[in-house]
Amino acid sequence: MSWQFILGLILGIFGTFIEVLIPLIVRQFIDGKTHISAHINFRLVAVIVLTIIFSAIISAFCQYLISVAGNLKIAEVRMEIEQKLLTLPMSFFTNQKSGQLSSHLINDAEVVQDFMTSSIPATINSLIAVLGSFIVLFHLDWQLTVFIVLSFSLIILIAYPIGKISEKLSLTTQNKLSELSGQSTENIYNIRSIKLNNAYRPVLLNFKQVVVELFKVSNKTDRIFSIVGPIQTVFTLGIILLIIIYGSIRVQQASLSIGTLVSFLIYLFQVIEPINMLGNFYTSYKQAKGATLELNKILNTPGEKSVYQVNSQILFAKNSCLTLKNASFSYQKEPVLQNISLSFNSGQKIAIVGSSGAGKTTIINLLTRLYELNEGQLLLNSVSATNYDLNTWRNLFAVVTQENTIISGSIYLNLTFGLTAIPEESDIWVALDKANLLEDVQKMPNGLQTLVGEQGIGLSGGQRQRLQIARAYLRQANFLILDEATSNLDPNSEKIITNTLNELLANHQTTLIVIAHRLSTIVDSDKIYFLDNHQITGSGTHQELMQLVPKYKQFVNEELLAVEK
Ligand SMILES: Nc1ncnc2c1ncn2[C@@H]1O[C@H](COP(=O)(O)OP(=O)(O)OP(=O)(O)O)[C@@H](O)[C@H]1O
Repeated sequence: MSWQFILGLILGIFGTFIEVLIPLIVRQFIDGKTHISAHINFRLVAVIVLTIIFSAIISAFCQYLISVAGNLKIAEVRMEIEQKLLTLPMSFFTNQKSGQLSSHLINDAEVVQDFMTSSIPATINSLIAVLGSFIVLFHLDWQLTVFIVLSFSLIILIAYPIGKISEKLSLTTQNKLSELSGQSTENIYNIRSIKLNNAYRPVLLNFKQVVVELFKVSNKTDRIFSIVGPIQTVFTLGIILLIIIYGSIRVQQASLSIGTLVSFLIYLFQVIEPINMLGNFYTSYKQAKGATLELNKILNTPGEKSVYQVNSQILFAKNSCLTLKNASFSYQKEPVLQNISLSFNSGQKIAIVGSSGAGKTTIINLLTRLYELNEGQLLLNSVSATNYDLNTWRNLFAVVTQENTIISGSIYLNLTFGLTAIPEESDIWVALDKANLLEDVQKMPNGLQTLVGEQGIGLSGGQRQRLQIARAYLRQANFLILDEATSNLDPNSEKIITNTLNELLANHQTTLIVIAHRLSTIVDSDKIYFLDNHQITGSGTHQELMQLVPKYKQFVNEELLAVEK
């Protein structure tokens, strides 16, 4: 609990205490005038007015402080969710739409914010006001007070079922909202494909379906709340009428003074709003609970297993060896890799080949610990990878994938993405040169600060690949992984990048792990692993495999050479 919340609460109690005093002063004003003198007591009027102003100022401060506390809390919650999202395992994201996730982050959190900054402070203040008022009322006339308490308890009869319905509706609303946001994000992301495939109509129809569902849920919610409001008002007015009748009878019987009846009615008007607030709290609570169900699911999903034993330093020697030993893995039920063993010695170029869907990228996912092995071991110099924390482990690798990993922002931002030590500008230009991107960037209007658009939309396919290669070069990692990373390159760029990679290998700076569908890219590898039917069915140089593994020979002739042609 923050200091703003505690101070707000104290001020709230104090303000309510003053508010509770007002009807008592009014009572003294009326009864005093009736019995003692016919003159208006202006001093008492001044006290009443000042007390009202003072209590309003305190209530404003209290409201502000509690809202600040709520805002702080919600900022914390938003950070907590984002942090959680970024550390969730890759498997979590397979079945999620990014837009849906961000909708939960924004819309669900907004419901919580509303609950914390409006419902909770209002309820606390209401509780204090109602309790304080009833203590005084009880002191003034206990029979009338018991009558009021019993009447208002009936509000629970309305609040309980409404709360239950609200929880369900709120959950549905948030889910529909996230679906809408998911579809909208996906449509923007796929705009090029939608246009090229003329898929405008079916995409719009899908979107309309969710819009209509959301419209129906919103209407249902509004229908319920538009009925509840008037019922509450009629109910409250009925109670006030009964109290006035009962009070008037008591005044006629001289068992109640007019001043006491007036102060009773003032108290009543003062507590009607808070009592309704207390009734609504249950509804708001249920709403917030429904809205945050998905958010809680995210927060309760276990994050990546970061570390088993703290060992944050990896001492990487020149003759290091990265090994996958008897490894098996499946994303779902179907096995993708079965009992495979591979080793990657430093300073070597090692290729992984196999037909499409054979599991080559999956091996990269396992080496970089994006996914954990189902069986077997991942070792660096015979020490299990799980002995190192994830950040340290992933710093071993620079990966250029077949996917587009360009982020919106400048060329500079893309090149330094994730680097802890910001490189010298001269190093950045060297990296661009090594990736054959130097001239392209020099020609750009703002050089390194040129904005590339979302996913590098302002760059050509080859430029995007070269930018990713330059980024990987700057990381100076021990393992450089190129997963179909040169497929979009023109022969000149490929030649320059091949020279760069050979330089790195000659200096023993880097181990190169290559996945490619072009024979020329892998033919000079120190070792090639041939992946077939979930297993490694051959390993060695290209010549060795051509002689010893007939299926590899067939694969080279039918697939690799075909791509080359
Ligand atoms: N995130 C995932 N969830 C479920 N299944 C997956 C996932 N990623 C890949 N797969 C499946 O795992 C198998 C191996 O995929 P992988 O991407 O490793 O193949 P690949 O050899 O790299 O193929 P390509 O040469 O076409 O890139 C495929 O059958 C694929 O459908």
